[in-house]
Amino acid sequence: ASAHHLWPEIDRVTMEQMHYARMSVEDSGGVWQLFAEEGEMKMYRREEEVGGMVIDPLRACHVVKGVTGHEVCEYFFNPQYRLEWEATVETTTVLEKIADDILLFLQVHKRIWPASQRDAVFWSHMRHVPDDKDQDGPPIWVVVNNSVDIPDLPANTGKCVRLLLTVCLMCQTFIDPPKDGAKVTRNDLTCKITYCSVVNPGGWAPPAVLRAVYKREYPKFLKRFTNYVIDQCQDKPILF
Ligand SMILES: CCCCCc1ccc(-c2ccc(S(=O)(=O)CCO)cc2)cc1/C=C\c1ccccn1
Repeated sequence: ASAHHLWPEIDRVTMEQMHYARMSVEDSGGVWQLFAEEGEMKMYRREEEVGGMVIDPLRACHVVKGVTGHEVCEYFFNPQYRLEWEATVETTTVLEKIADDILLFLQVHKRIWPASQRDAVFWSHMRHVPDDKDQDGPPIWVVVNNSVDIPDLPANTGKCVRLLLTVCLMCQTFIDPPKDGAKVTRNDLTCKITYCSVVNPGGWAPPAVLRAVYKREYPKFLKRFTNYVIDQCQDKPILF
């Protein structure tokens, strides 16, 4: 992958996003506005507009029992599962396999009335790094999705408006050591998920419509995804 012309950007953005996601876990105060809360899932946003367009940064924190961060990232990254949990995507295509853990996607999202349909072209990179708060514990797993311009697929030529996104799914895994050296089971696993996203919807969409879409869709999206992972993993061996 290091030979690919996108590698320097992929490496830089991935590390930046991971740092941003980890910092945001600490700063529970500040300008984040809690807009949805369901059980362990808390969703925050900041109201920001650029050129009259809503690009509200979003941050979600969720705690899920019974799965590892590696499993959560695998189901988020791997295109073969995408349409099983992503209800807003009409088609997803892998344009290029840059490496085993770096894919280039074209995604067409379902049209959300009254706005026009969106598509997105982005690289997706899955990576794990040691948890510097617990060096000999499980590593931190992350998937970063970041829009990229590719000449072969110029924006806004077809029916779709090209949306721009930067998304980071970061997972920390915690294992409660079972008594007297017993085997770790799924009951001993806790996964702390931080999902950060900044989406520029591309062409203009009414701010009220966009904010309503995000308020409705994002909680559904994260709940549906995490429930899917729990369901897929429950009778499979643990992937640490
Ligand atoms: C008027 C509509 C404008 C477009 C709305 C929109 C923007 C962004 C995105 C989106 C959401 C998650 C990702 S991802 O996390 O990278 C996973 C890969 O699919 C990428 C894109 C979708 C949607 C459309 C609906 C919508 C809005 C929230 C949540 C879910 N769907």
